[in-house]
Amino acid sequence: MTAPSGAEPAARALTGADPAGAPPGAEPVVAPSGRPGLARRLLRHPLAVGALLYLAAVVVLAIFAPVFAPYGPQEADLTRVLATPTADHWLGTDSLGRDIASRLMFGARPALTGVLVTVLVAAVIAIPIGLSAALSGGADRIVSPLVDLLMSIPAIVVLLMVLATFDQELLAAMAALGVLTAPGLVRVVRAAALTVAGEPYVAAARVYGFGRFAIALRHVLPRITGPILVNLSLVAATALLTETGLNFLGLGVHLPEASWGGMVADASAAMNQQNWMLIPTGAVVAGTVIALVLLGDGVRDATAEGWARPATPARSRPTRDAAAGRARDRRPDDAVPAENPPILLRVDGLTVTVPGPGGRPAQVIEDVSFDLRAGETLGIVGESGCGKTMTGRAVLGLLPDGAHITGGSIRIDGVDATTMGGRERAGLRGSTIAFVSQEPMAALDPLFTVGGHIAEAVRVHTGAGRAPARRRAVELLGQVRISDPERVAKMYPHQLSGGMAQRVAIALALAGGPRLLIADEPTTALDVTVQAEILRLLRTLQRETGMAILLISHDWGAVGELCERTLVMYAGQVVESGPTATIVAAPQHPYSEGLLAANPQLGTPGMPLHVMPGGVPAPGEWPSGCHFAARCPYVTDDCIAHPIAVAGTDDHRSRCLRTRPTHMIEAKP
Ligand SMILES: Nc1ncnc2c1ncn2[C@@H]1O[C@H](COP(=O)(O)OP(=O)(O)OP(=O)(O)O)[C@@H](O)[C@H]1O
Repeated sequence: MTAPSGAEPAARALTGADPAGAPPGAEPVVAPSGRPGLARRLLRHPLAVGALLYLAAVVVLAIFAPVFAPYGPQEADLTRVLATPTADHWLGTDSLGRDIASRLMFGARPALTGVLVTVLVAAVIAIPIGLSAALSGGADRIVSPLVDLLMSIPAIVVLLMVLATFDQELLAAMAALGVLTAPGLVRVVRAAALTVAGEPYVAAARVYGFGRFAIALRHVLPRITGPILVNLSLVAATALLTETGLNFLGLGVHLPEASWGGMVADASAAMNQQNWMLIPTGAVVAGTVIALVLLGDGVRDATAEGWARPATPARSRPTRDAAAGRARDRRPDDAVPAENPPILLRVDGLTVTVPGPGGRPAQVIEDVSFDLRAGETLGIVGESGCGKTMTGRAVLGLLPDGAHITGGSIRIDGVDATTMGGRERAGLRGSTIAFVSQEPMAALDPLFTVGGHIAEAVRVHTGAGRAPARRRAVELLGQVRISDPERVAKMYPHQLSGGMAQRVAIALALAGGPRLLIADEPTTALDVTVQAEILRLLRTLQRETGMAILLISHDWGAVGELCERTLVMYAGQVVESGPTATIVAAPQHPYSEGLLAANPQLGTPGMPLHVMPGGVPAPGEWPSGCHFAARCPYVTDDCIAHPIAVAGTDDHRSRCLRTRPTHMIEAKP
């Protein structure tokens, strides 16, 4: 493709700020600040520490009861019944003269075992089911009504039936209690996971090609451990009270074995003769319940502190003056693919529909067609709401909920991706097609170090072991020109600057060795100098790896910097396509003309910029003729009478009657 004379200077006027041919700048590294572990964070919560010490003491005394207890649990001394504390019996004796302290130690065993069984059963059932319900609409449709149904079952009736069936086997009852408390926990897990599943980094993990299981396990579960632990602590407290209650009723632990509930029952029976015995037995039960709840609260707070994202420093936004001051040369060999490389992506007549106002379907992109050859760079420009992102998401196979492809095809390596199953489509993400968004920081999981994040992606896509994946992660950080990649690999996302985060996101995108990178406004959130660096990096990577790039942008400067060819989109349609330099120098469509005239980088200093009147019509409100007619300075009756088809040469086409002698609709390519 040869641009007409004058096109190159025009394209150059749009491009970046840095000295010609300057090597890609390595991103400076800031000192990593360590993140204290959960144990250290927990130490900052004195109540939780106290609760932990108390529970640890109860567990140790229960396990080593035969060692620590001064008497056997059934060792009776009828000469010293209902005694108050003495040097021999620190907590006194019961109605058979048995040592209360010793029996409390032995009684802790069935209590703690019962609690453990209930908590384990509840967790094993509820966590996977709650996660599945949150991450899969299909599972949710089954799980939610089932949970409502199970929660209405009266627990005590079931427990009595279990005890009757299993010969008063306490552990069977405690396991049944776990099953009965699981639905409540499922609700908690589902609600917490739904919140996290909406986080950008979870959506990004899908883009990078992670499976549902990996996302649930690595990205969602760690973020919801707080609410899960709090609820498990409540389940444990309920289990302890239930176990005590059953033993109080004489169900469960067989007499004369020691149980906390049985001891409270003894104390109640002897209350008229001596009421001391209620104090140690009641205090142990109450203390353990309170400790469980306090520990749960402390762990939740410590976990939340662990993933709280510190405020990131505000970044300066690009200014018109700074953008206008940019000038750099584009080397002739940049981004030029080999002669006629194969077509990697062919989008043909793509139409996407969403539910519009009143539930009526509304098209958000219509009849979008373009080819992208291996190693080629293609830009999509247009105002906000023109359908650029929707086009990129359709190619990725990640349309938002409710949006559907209702026409056309997306051929990747000749295979129509619109007919692929979900799993096959997901297999393309990260390995064949990768994605970089405008919010790299939001796309990085705050719980993972940079190196851990990239290594995980390498493992998913290559099956490499931990150590080679880690080495490859460091290599990738070097490839995106981060100086001291070893050190950056150990940093957390919140420690990165905006430019570094975008480099990390690009390294993550490269982990699966993609052949197509979709970059959606990759420089929008960065300041001007960093924008230029990132664009230069993308250009360098494109040259080094030979991958194709689809750059979605509202910025002609970015497109001029990176893309050989450009699609101009307006109100869901491609209105012009051709070599970037040609479009910039001689736009065929009035929308491209207006968009370029409104570009600050092409303005004349001191002269007001051109402003296009009106705005982009919303989906569902597109006119039947030219979508741009209402804003077009050249509109004629013919423009609004008929849909306008794309026409032009193989190289340069537009959707405008002015570019051809008649309004006859010409065939699409
Ligand atoms: N989930 C959705 N449901 C319904 N309509 C949507 C949804 N997402 C986007 N749209 C609509 O689709 C149209 C195209 O949106 P899209 O995000 O592709 O535009 P864009 O050109 O990329 O704009 P921007 O630069 O602001 O991202 C817009 O009118 C938008 O309101």
